[in-house]
Amino acid sequence: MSRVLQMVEESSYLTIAKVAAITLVAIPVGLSIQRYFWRRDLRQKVWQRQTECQVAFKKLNDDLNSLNFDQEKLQAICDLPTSELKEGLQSGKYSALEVLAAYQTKAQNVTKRLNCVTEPILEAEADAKSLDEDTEKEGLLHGIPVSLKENYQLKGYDCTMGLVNLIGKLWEDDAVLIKVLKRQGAIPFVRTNIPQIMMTYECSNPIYGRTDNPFDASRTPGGSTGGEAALIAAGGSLIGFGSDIGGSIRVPSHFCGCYGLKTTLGRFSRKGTTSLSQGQTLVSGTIGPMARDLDGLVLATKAILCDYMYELDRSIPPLSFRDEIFQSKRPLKIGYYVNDGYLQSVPACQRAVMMAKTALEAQGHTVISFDPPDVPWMWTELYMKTVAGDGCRTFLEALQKDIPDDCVHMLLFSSKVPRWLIWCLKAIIGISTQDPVQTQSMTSLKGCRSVYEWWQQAKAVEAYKDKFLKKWSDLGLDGVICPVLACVAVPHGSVSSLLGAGTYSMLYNVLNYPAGSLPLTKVTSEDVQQLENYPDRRFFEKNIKKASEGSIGLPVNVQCVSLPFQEELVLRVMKEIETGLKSMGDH
Ligand SMILES: CCCCCCCC/C=C\CCCCCCCC(=O)NCC(=O)O
Repeated sequence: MSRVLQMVEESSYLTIAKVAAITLVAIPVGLSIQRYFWRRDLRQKVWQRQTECQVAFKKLNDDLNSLNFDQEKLQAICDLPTSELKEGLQSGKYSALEVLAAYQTKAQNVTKRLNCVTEPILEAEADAKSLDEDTEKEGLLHGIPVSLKENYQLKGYDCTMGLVNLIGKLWEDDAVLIKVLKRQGAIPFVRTNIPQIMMTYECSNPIYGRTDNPFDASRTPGGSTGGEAALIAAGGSLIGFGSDIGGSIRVPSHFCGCYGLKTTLGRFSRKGTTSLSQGQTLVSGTIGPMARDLDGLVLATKAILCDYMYELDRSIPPLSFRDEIFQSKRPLKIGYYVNDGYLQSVPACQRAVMMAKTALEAQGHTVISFDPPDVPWMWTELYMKTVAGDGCRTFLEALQKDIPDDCVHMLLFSSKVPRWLIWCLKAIIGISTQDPVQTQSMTSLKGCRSVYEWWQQAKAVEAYKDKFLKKWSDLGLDGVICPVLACVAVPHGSVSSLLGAGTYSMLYNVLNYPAGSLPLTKVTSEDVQQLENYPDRRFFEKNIKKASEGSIGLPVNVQCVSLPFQEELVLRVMKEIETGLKSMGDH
């Protein structure tokens, strides 16, 4: 009897063991199969999207061939500065259709080299034809083709922000800004590439791939409005639009040598632009124009600030473009700095600021030294902790069932590390990076833990704004000039090890000040030689120094800043610098 019982007991142990073993194998196998299928679905979605884009490009090409325009004339149109093209369109010297064909052809050629356009907007041809029938030609942008960052909602198109799951979610209406552009006679003609989730200075995603810098294909054009900057700088567009929550208009403009303007939150309507940060209202993303020349940047700003925008979005204060500020001859007092107290900018960026200073002085303005307060603290405790306020949950959720791009891997990893582990890692990493600010930024990625903490965060941001404004006002400043970033365009894949270089831009997102990015010079061999004296003790410094090797010939911009809602003053400072340089024979 006991033998029988023993056998039953043994067999039930065996059964349990078998079930346990099968479960242990089945669960991971099941999960792997599930994972295999959803990844296969995602890849299929990507493949379908890429095929659709190829078909659209092919259709565009066929349409262009059938129009049979003279190629030399088209190239000559693309070489015109904004003011001449505008005049030519207004006087009827050029038709909207031939200007469109010129830019469609050019953009197609540019994107073959740089992969900066995600897809053409095929409705553009009909828009151009109807503009050519219009005898009034009243719009400020009559017949000018404009390019749009992929996150601008356009009727019948999706905004993926590089997320495969958002492919095919088509918008039923245009963004307010697009409606205004069309009312002003502009023709949206291409959409441009972005980095996945738009939270880095790289420009790549698993749907549309990676965009290269027009000056050096081994480098990034910057992000997140990288496709725009590359296209404009390579001559494929005259005016475009981007968005900026940490430098995404100014940094790509600087990396590619074009013009950009981050506006004050509330100056342009953001209705109809897509972003994962919309629920985060402390350091808000804003939008703005980018252009090949300063006239284009001014024209685009004027065109948007019109009654029609205020009609479409009643939440925007009706503050039209104030020409009296832009054209004023009043002497200005401008502050400048080349070192923000965290990371010194590289010699080329310093030289550009000093060139701007000399140019302003030549124009009769006063330029004095200005030290922005507490920048390292502002970066980790205000900027990072706010933009990652929910502990990156929104970003992580969006990426969770998607294909993460290489450009988000580092941020993805850092934001997944639990808080307790960060404390341990901080000690180890702190020793190796020699930079407590950098290690603190990892904690900041954990965001705020409670509504109480979020309220404290809001208070801290307001207090910092007051402190900064007091310093500015005590000096009686009209504006500030400084680097856009601590370095120039960096190699692909290196951004996450250089993030601290972004404090120069991120500061003005925390403050919500309008800021322009003005191309001034190119890196010289002397600039590179002087890198010998650039510090290299800390992790970011080492990486900035390394990324700056071989940077001769890359563009260098200067950042021009003014107080909230003073976009006209920012543009005036940019104009004064350009005029000053021209008068000195330097531009
Ligand atoms: C992958 C999940 C982690 C996401 C981490 C989010 C928080 C990152 C904190 C700092 C990095 C900031 C880099 C800023 C780059 C410029 C972003 C920008 O201006 N985007 C424009 C826009 O969103 O419209």
